[in-house]
Amino acid sequence: MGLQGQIIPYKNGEKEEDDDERAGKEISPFPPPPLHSKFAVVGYALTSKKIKSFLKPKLEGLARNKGILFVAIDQNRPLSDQGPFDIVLHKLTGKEWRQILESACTFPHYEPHDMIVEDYRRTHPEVTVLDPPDAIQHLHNRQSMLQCVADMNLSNSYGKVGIPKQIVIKKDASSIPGAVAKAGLMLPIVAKPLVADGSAKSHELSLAYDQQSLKKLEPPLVLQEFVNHGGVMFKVYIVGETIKVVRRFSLPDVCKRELSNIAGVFRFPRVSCAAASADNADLDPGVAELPPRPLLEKLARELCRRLGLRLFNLDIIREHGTRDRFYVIDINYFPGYGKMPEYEHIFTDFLLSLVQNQYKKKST
Ligand SMILES: Nc1ncnc2c1ncn2[C@@H]1O[C@H](COP(=O)(O)OP(=O)(O)OP(=O)(O)O)[C@@H](O)[C@H]1O
Ligand SMILES: O=P(O)(O)O[C@H]1[C@H](O)[C@@H](O)[C@H](OP(=O)(O)O)[C@@H](OP(=O)(O)O)[C@H]1O
Ligand SMILES: [Mg+2]
Ligand SMILES: [Mg+2]
Repeated sequence: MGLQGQIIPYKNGEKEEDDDERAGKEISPFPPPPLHSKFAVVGYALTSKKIKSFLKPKLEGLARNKGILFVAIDQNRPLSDQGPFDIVLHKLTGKEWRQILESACTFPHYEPHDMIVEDYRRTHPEVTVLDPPDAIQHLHNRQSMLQCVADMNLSNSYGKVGIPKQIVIKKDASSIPGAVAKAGLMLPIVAKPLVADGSAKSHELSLAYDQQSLKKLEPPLVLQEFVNHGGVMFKVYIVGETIKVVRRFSLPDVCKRELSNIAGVFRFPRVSCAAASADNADLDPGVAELPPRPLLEKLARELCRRLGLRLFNLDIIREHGTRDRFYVIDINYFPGYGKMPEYEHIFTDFLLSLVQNQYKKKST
């Protein structure tokens, strides 16, 4: 996509044509970015699914009014020949990767996506790359993803945050019952594909009710103790220093009686991913109460630092029957921000703050 044809000069305070009234009226708390084109240019390499859910007209409209332009990165051309960008936003999944790999046969200078981005980071230190590929890679494995939370051992007067007891099974399904018994994992057990690369397969989870059925699972897997949490979970979205928490429906508790009566392995759908929020549902207050804000702030800040990421969300549950015992069960890079309340405002302010910081650095 040619950049020149896309640039519309920033009109200070003047209302742009917009499909959303609120976006049109938005006045940015930041001055227009003092850059080459008067626009902060954000290059993006995202899947078509992500473009649809994230880069909605309201976001683009609001961004334009704040002096931010989103430009698609052409994945078949060197990044250095494109832009110039102030920020690069990227997330590609297993599927898109495969497509690039297949088409790579016709491109002799093909390099994998994250090598290209890593190279670009080195040669263009003035550009903010959201986020570093190796830091993102850390979340592509469900074992390493939660290691930071375990290492943090967060416990204070607001509560205690840990991860469910879990083991990794790399191969040989017949070894699973023995491995589970040896590690002392209690049933039922959630089986999750070890790789979490955003592909549909990586979201195919199942719940195993008895020891023998564990042999039916297909490694490589992470096996995690199922923690009863009253059928409600919390998604904590992080955009730089801003955090937003939403309540979502989750899997119902499994009681002892059910456990002794049911055997087998059951696939379950992406229940917590549904856009329907549990915010207005009539729920037991002890289950529905959001985790304490100071606890989440500490957790999010520390995770940003340890993971080296600025764009992610985490799924956290409260052990049913407790007030302050929490478990992080999942962390996702560049999640479905389209479902986060006010994401357009939060995201555009975040991008502007990055550009302002770059500008300050350059002028000192
Ligand atoms: N250890 C656990 N104990 C209880 N429930 C769990 C546990 N792990 C997962 N779940 C339930 O299964 C759902 C899916 O698990 P998880 O979030 O790990 O999968 P995912 O495919 O990575 O999801 P996402 O769409 O958020 O990326 C959770 O939202 C929660 O409802
Ligand atoms: O925002 P939450 O409810 O957590 O759900 C997200 C998943 O966690 C992400 O993994 C999805 O993104 P990918 O399909 O790019 O992995 C993401 O896809 P989306 O951005 O197309 O909505 C969401 O499904
Ligand atoms: Mg999840
Ligand atoms: Mg996930």
